[in-house]
Amino acid sequence: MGNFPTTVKHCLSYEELIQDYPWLARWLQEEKRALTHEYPEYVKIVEVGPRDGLQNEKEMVPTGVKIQLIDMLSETGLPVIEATSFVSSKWVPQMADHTEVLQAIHRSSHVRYPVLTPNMHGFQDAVAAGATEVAVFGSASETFSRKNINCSIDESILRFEEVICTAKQRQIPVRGYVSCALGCPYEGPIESTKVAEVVKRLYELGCYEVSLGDTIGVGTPGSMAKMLHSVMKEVPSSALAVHCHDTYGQALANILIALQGQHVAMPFCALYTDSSPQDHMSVTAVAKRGPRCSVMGICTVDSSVAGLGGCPYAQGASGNVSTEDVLYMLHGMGIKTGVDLSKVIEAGDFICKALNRKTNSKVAQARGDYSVHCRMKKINT
Ligand SMILES: CC(C)(COP(=O)([O-])OP(=O)([O-])OC[C@H]1O[C@@H](n2cnc3c(N)ncnc32)[C@H](O)[C@@H]1OP(=O)([O-])[O-])[C@@H](O)C(=O)NCCC(=O)NCCSC(=O)C[C@@](C)(O)CC(=O)[O-]
Repeated sequence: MGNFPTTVKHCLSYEELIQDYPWLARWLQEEKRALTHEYPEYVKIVEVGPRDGLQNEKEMVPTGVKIQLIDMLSETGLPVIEATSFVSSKWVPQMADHTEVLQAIHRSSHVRYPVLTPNMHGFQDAVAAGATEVAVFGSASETFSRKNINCSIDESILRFEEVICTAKQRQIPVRGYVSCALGCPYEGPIESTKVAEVVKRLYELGCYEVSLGDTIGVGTPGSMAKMLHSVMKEVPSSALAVHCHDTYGQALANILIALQGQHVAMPFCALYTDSSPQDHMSVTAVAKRGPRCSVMGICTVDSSVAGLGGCPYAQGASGNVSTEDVLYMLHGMGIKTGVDLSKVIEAGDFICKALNRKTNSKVAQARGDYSVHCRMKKINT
């Protein structure tokens, strides 16, 4: 940065910048680089509401309500709906009706319905009930692993290995989860290298995709970026998903960071009014070196209708990011999902009425206010 002159030009828009600095426009074109981040054209939404959203409900949700919720979600264009989990009913009573749910839903040929299976017992029950895709769930935190699935990380990997090998023989795809990727309710911050290690182990065992769980929603765009950098040294972004809870209101920002593709760090602060060709060279060098350069480009996002959710073994964790809010953001950015937002809002409305609670989705709340506002306007005009 030694050559840079000292006067900083503030608040330039992109258009002003390329007008003032024609070399910059040329450079961007030549190098096929953009001033903005790149985002995927399509994002796959994995709807986890019927499982993650409902597993923590204190009152038993009637099986018929769960089935109707999944059936409504199946009509929305969602490609994946996590239907239930085959865990011990002593541990998670809310999921005790897994077999009835899985057998009664109307499966759409366009939708996949994975179920959670922590061990061979769960896997066998799931397959007997007609599961065609399963998910194993581990943790980057030793304590959380013991609290959640009653075994150490190493023991869990041995259990998953058995599940994954058997699933492979039956051509059943297996998804993986790594909880506490951005913090643990018992241990606090978790080293991103530890997260990367567990993700790598699941991926190498044969999980086609590993979802990174911010189980208690403590992550920020900064910690998300740091963790993803570590993980992506081991596993390609195409095999990763993000699973954000919204406890601290950071979920959408964290998702956005995960989706960002090639980002050329244009050093706006390093563009100076009396810029000379030498400065140009230095600016280019800085941009090429890319001190803030990131390549995430993840294109799978887990979310929950109406923002329902929480983990029974993560006290204080609030719901998952709501599917409605994620869709609104993605569609607003021109990113395709194939999902009909209005239909998801309807499904959210249905489950919120059944649970006698207000939606956690800002978009659903705003839509409600908006339609009331429109109706009122009609009445008043
Ligand atoms: C994993 C276990 C089953 C181990 O449970 P355990 O007690 O250690 O198991 P065990 O092998 O010692 O067996 C004890 C009893 O459980 C039975 N058993 C054994 N396995 C099963 C099974 N699969 N289904 C039904 N029953 C089972 C087994 O047959 C035996 O029955 P008994 O002889 O006493 O009558 C237990 O700890 C458990 O069910 N934990 C619940 C975990 C859970 O569902 N957590 C919430 C989901 S994870 C999550 O939400 C995070 C995530 C994925 O969303 C991502 C994120 O946000 O980070």
